[in-house]
Amino acid sequence: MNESTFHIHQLHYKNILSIDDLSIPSGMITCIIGESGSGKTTLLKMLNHMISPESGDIEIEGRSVFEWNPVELRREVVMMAQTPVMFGGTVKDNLLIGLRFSEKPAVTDARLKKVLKDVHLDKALDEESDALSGGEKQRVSLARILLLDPPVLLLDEPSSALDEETTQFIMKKLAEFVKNNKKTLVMITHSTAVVRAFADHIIEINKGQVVRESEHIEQQ
Ligand SMILES: Nc1ncnc2c1ncn2[C@@H]1O[C@H](COP(=O)(O)OP(=O)(O)OP(=O)(O)O)[C@@H](O)[C@H]1O
Repeated sequence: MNESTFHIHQLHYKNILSIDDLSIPSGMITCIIGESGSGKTTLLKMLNHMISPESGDIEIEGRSVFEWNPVELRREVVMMAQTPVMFGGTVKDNLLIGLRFSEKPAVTDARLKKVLKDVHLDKALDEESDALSGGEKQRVSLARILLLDPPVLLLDEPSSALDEETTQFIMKKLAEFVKNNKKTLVMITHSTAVVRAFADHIIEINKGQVVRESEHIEQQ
């Protein structure tokens, strides 16, 4: 197996999560699965220190989560929440705002159009974002993260509002992006089809504990 981006040791958080030892590999897609309320989102939020462990530690690229500068960490590890965050204004405004917060240079309209294609969103850059559907907002959020181009992406149910065909299209693009650029992608999903087709590594959580960890499901 590849080296790990995350190492979790003796992690405990309220009565929500309790994980003795868990590694998340670099340069591939890890899917976190498990029943609703099992602690998946809480775990994801811990991976970029939006929530702090009560005890135990998470090493991120070999350094304790407590040692990372928060701004530096959020540039390295970017999370997309379950509910898309929109800022008003146009689609273009919403795409560029992430780059502005991260102090990265703005990009050309051609680049923005390309990223909209990658997330299968056929909308003009000057379209008002308020008028977008839930699934379209989800894709704008994803495109915003792709533009940031972070080494590690955490996606909380990125395809929950998308139909099967759109999900497959976007997942293929994401998988290419991960493989071609050696990114680490950790995503929560309830879609068995996504896990079967795209997971390199699977972590199943139940009642706050890791109950199964495996390589790609078809290799079992
Ligand atoms: N800040 C918090 N304080 C107390 N309890 C919380 C907090 N955040 C989440 N919980 C509880 O912890 C449990 C796990 O929540 P979490 O959102 O991590 O589950 P999940 O597996 O992501 O669920 P879903 O698949 O429905 O999104 C739930 O019972 C939830 O109500």
